Amino acid sequence: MTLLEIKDLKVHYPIKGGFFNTVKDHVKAVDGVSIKIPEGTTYGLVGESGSGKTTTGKAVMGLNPITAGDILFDGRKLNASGKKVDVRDDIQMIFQDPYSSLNARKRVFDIVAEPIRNYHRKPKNELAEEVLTLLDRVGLPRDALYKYPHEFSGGQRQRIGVARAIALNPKLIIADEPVSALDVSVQAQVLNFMQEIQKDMNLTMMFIAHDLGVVRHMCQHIGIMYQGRLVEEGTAEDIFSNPQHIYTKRLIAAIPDTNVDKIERNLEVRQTVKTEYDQNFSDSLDDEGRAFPLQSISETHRVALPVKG
Ligand SMILES: Nc1ncnc2c1ncn2[C@@H]1O[C@H](COP(=O)(O)OP(=O)(O)OP(=O)(O)O)[C@@H](O)[C@H]1O
Repeated sequence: MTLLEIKDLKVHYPIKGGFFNTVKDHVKAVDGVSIKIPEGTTYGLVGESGSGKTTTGKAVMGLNPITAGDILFDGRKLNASGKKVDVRDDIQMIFQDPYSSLNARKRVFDIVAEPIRNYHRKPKNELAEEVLTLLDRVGLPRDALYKYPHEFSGGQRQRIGVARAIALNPKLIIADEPVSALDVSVQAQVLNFMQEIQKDMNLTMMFIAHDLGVVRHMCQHIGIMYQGRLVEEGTAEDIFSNPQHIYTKRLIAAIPDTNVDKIERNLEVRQTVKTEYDQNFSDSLDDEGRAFPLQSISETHRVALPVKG
């Protein structure tokens, strides 16, 4: 069953200017993206900085205005006009930066208990028990309860963020680059425990990343975003063993060597793709060596494989 369906989503931001501050143009942050995420699976949304991943995630959370398209959660339209569908406890977000996303002046107990307090009245001892269970679940010691965020490492802080996100037993989690601010050495640990939690709680997850290597083992399906569009989509296996789009090949070629062990079974494919990319396309990088021009992506390269399962 599909839990989240995004249909032809467009989020365009007006660019204003001139003496009268009139709308001159639009940034097409997301421009016609359609995604289906089956219940209990993880979908990796991957692309370089500015490709529209966060805007897509925020649109699902209701944090961004939508220009066009629909978002359906469990068959219910979230952006319907009139009576709002209340899914605040069903959809939660985990943010990129565990240093700034937690309130530095609050103790872990209050940070994790906050969403529960907002929804349910509970005696303090019951609440403390619930928070302790959550800390246990994310692998934090009991004495974390009365400490402040600065007393934890980056990986531990991200665990606090996850405890807070799962406090209300959500169905869907939008994880926006949850490990990219962490040391490579702790990235794998955090990814592993997030995967365990996803399986234990049968969570549905949209996992946003710029590094394809990071999502390799997390996700059943992967969508590749480039300049506001989904340029390729498929199972994780398809994407790694038979990438179709030149931009997907570029992302595979760009996987940092430190993350290569995560795709060990595809080392050979990666090497072939990397060589092919270096020989044929690396010249098309722009002056900053960042992105190749969109016109170099021919329509014939663009594939949108249907999501299986
Ligand atoms: N509030 C806004 N107003 C105007 N433009 C915006 C706004 N938010 C995002 N954008 C633009 O939309 C585009 C997509 O941004 P978005 O943050 O979704 O990309 P991203 O793929 O998540 O990048 P990153 O990995 O750096 O977070 C970018 O060009 C960005 O500058």
